[in-house]
Parts: sequence; C-alpha cells; structure tokens
Amino acid sequence: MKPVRGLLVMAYGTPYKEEDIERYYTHIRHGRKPSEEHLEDLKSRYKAIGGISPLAEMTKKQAQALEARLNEVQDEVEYKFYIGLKHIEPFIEDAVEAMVKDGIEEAVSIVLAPHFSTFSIKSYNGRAKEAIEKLGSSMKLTSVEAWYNEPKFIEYWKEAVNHAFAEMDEEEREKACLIVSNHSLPEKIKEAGDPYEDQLIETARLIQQATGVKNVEVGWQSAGQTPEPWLGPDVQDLTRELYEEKGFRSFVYIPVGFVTEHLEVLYDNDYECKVVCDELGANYRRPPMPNTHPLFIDAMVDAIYNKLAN
Ligand SMILES: CC1=C(CCC(=O)O)c2cc3nc(cc4[nH]c(cc5[nH]c(cc1n2)c(C)c5CCC(=O)O)c(CCC(=O)O)c4C)C(CCC(=O)O)=C3C
Ligand SMILES: [Fe+2]
Repeated sequence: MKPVRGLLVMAYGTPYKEEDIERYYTHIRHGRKPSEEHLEDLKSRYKAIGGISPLAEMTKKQAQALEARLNEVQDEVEYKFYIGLKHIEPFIEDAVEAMVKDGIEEAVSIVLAPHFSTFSIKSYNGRAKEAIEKLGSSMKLTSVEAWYNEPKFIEYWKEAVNHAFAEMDEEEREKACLIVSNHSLPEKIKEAGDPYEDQLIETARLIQQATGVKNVEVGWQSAGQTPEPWLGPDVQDLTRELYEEKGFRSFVYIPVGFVTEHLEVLYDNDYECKVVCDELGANYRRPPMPNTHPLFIDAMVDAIYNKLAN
C-alpha cells in the first residue's frame, strides 16, 4: 500500500448559515464582538449575495480537485485532503489534529490565497506549525508559501482576461482598462518589509506581459473600517479617477488575490464597483474566478511539487 501524505488545504472560512455570522465576525475581530451596526451591515451584505456565501462549498470542491489531481499525476503516495479554516470550524488546529489522529507522518500545506503577507499566508502556516508542536507530534509538514507567480496561475488569468477583451468591439477595447486588485491591508505591514504589495504589482506585470493588454492598473479593495491608513488606491476611487483623468469607459476587474466568487467578489466588485461604473456610464466586466479551473488546480500542484523538491 502507498503511504498517505496529508494535504492540508487552508482557507479563510465563511459562515455556514446566518446564525454563524456573529461568532464568525467575532473571531475575525480576535474575540471582540462587533457592534450591532457592524453586524447588521455584514448580515445585509451576505443577504445581498443570496444569504450565504458560496465559499464553503467551493473550498471543499477545490480541495477535492487538488487531491484528485495530485493522485493522478504521481504514483508514490496517496494524498488525503484536510480542510483547515482561519475563522470557523474546521479550524486549522482541527485539521492538524485529525491528520495526527489518522497517523499521518508527512504532510504538505497550501493556502487558497496566492500572495504572501503576515496577515494571510504567514499566519495560516504559523498556526499549522504551532498546532503540530502543541500536540507534541513529529509529523513533518512542508508549507507552500506564495504561489501567485506560478505560470499556470498567470495562464488562467491570461485566458480569462483575453476572453473579456475579445468580447469588446474595437472601440470599447481602445478605452478599456484592466484593474488588478487584492484585499487591502493596513499600510503598516510595509514597515516590516511585507512583500504583499510588491507581489500584487508583479502579478499585474505578469498578466500584462502575457496578455498584451495596454491599460493595466493596480488597486486595493475591501479595506477595513479603521482610522489607520490602508493600502490604496481603493478600486472604487481608482475607477472614478481613471474615468475622469484618462478617459477610460470600460473596466475589467480581476481580484487576483481571491480564488472564488465569494463575498468580496460578489459584493465589493459585482455590486460596489458596478454601482460606480453605472453612475459614470462605464461598462463593468468581471471575468470568472478560478474556482476549480484545471489551470488553477494544476498551478497549485506545481507549487506543491516545487516546494517538495526544494
Ligand atoms: C488579506 C485578506 C484576505 C485574503 C487572503 C485570505 O483569503 O486569507 C481576506 C479574505 C476574506 N475575507 C473574508 C471575510 C471577511 N473579512 C473581514 C475582515 C478583514 N479581512 C482582512 C484581510 C483579508 N481577508 C482584514 C485585515 C480584515 C479586518 C479585520 C479587522 O476588523 O481587524 C470581514 C469582517 C467584516 C468586513 O470587514 O467585511 C469579513 C466578513 C472572506 C470570506 C468571504 C465570504 O464569506 O464569502 C475572505 C475569503
Ligand atoms: Fe477578510
């Protein structure tokens, strides 16, 4: 029998039903309950996208697809996936405990977010390592870090962007702009040398190089509501500015820091950015997210293999 290699797939997590929203939000806020006003605001955003987010279901499908592909491309080990979430059960710690209980001696982990930051990939990987130590386990865990520059990931976005631009006529294309975005984070991350901002700029450069799209801009979205400065420009402000100052009349949004059609995409892009476009009389376009596209799944397979080989 082949040895089993654990495949720890980590993701943000989402409420499973409306009643989960408060404790989920409290967890995001490090245990501090949100105000009634903030809670109602979040509830209304989930309502606007249909009640709950497709994220939970899609995270599972992505983990299943990744496991299936890893078992298809090699013959030495049997991969078995475990989902570990940041803000709701099964938590990262639950997944690690399950792997240890199952007698897994060797595992590999990947975060369903392509860019490295202290807030995202670093904290996911840190929690996984800590959980192993706490259990006193000798399980060996190899953690993939950033994988935004995997060639097949860029190829996924190249195809998606080319498709969106091919749907335009010549006149629309001439005045179209691609907005490459990620979740904003507090600007102070840069003081500690966090590569997050540079990695988004590099992602935009790679996509521009692959597609040949003329007008490409980098923006940030979904920033928190705190007084400290967050990475900008915000995609909504950026849209207005590009419309007014550069005369663009079509906007193609690719929130490349996410991999699923979840709240931030369905609300912050498809609702909020579209409202701005409608107000301006500009065209709004947003190509599909990677979800379980084979190029995206293969990009993660490559990232795992590159990490294991090093
Ligand atoms: C870097 C990053 C990613 C990408 C990397 C990764 O994926 O790890 C990400 C993804 C996601 N964030 C998500 C949801 C939320 N994030 C929030 C709040 C926050 N996120 C932050 C950062 C990030 N978040 C930060 C610094 C805050 C402020 C916290 C504070 O207050 O100090 C809040 C609170 C209310 C609000 O602000 O909207 C919600 C509901 C969902 C699930 C959507 C769904 O359910 O479909 C996903 C995939
Ligand atoms: Fe978030």
